[in-house]
Amino acid sequence: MYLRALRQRSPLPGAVPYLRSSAQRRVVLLSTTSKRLQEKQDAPGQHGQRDGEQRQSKTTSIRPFTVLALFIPLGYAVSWVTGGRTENTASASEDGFVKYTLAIKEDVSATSAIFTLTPMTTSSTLASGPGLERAIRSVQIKQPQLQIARNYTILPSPGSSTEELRFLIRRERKGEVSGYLHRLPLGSKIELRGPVMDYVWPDGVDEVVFLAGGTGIVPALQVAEGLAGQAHVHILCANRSRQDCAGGFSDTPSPKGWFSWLVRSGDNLDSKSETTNESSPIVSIVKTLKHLPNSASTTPDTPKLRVDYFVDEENIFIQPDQVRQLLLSAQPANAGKVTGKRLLLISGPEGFINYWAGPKQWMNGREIQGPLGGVLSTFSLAGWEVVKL
Ligand SMILES: Cc1cc2nc3c(=O)[nH]c(=O)nc-3n(C[C@H](O)[C@H](O)[C@H](O)COP(=O)(O)OP(=O)(O)OC[C@H]3O[C@@H](n4cnc5c(N)ncnc54)[C@H](O)[C@@H]3O)c2cc1C
Repeated sequence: MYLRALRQRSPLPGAVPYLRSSAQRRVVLLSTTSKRLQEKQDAPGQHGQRDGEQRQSKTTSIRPFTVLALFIPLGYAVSWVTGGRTENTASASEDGFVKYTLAIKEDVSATSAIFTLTPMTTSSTLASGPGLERAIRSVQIKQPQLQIARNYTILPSPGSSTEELRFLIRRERKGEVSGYLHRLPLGSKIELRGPVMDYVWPDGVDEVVFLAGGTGIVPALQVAEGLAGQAHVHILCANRSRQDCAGGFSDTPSPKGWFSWLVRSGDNLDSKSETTNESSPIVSIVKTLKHLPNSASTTPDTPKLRVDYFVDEENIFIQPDQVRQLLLSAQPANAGKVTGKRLLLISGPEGFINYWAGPKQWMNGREIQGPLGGVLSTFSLAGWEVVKL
């Protein structure tokens, strides 16, 4: 019965979808094949041979290699103007990539950093657009040498300039785009296009439980910002290292039971941590979101943001029983009255999503939710709409 509740992510038509699997990587290739061939031709040691052939071609008939040498760059150019751009022509901006400058890079941990990008011209900003305030949104960032692009979710920046864009980017081992971005010096030009609406939440949401793994915290923060003061949002935030969530203390008191030793809770320590400068940038955003004017009221009924932190390297993992209790505890509060919608959102690495909700699937070249699997399929989820992001 919950399968019906699973919604497909609905990016704007023409948007390039997920990139986490190799199939997905193929989908977002922007003329990569021709570009790679071009690079191969330009590789050291091959110039002499090519030059020789080019010289020879002037005096003899055109040889197949020469035809390739001429047509590959041409094919690349045509593909870039047509194929690469048409992939995304239906997006809100419809103007391809926009140039930004890497203004600030702030390390969060050994493998991830927050990139702050400012538009190179004030007329070209991707930060706003119709309907975006109710959507989880990302942009595509280009790796210009390989002509490929990857999606990165826009990090909320409550209170700061709307023209700059911030991203939490994890450097993947041998990752083509994330590695490229992490190597860029400050002041570099970065090309973006979008934004893409990865998920539009429905009207009338009053309860959200968000299971976030790694950079999956970013869409969770977008939801928390978008629903501030309107819905109770509870984020369970799984991190690889303590650095990722330094200064963050869980809002939920330590559970009593056999697994309580696994879960560290700060109880009321959050206020203490606010007085220190040791918070990771992500934790700082959480604190800012908790104190937004429309959610800072102290009345018990005011929808609140609650966040619990978990750290892999300390063997502190989100426990299925915790999630079960959380979902159950939301029910009595709503019993006997007309309730709004309740969302259970899962975002993070493929393995994280698979563990909690089962894999997403591909159908007709599009990524769809697929059946609910994983741990959540063993729960009673009546009234909860489950979305794999
Ligand atoms: C909607 C959306 C939002 C996203 N938001 C963010 C975000 O905010 N922050 C963030 O950091 N990421 C985000 N991602 C993920 C991001 O788009 C990239 O997928 C990620 O950065 C890796 O890209 P890459 O080019 O660096 O790595 P890739 O080159 O794609 O490689 C990824 C990993 O796979 C391995 N790999 C590569 N090719 C193969 C192969 N053929 N077989 C097996 N393994 C292989 C690599 O060694 C590497 O470890 C988002 C993805 C989506 C779809």
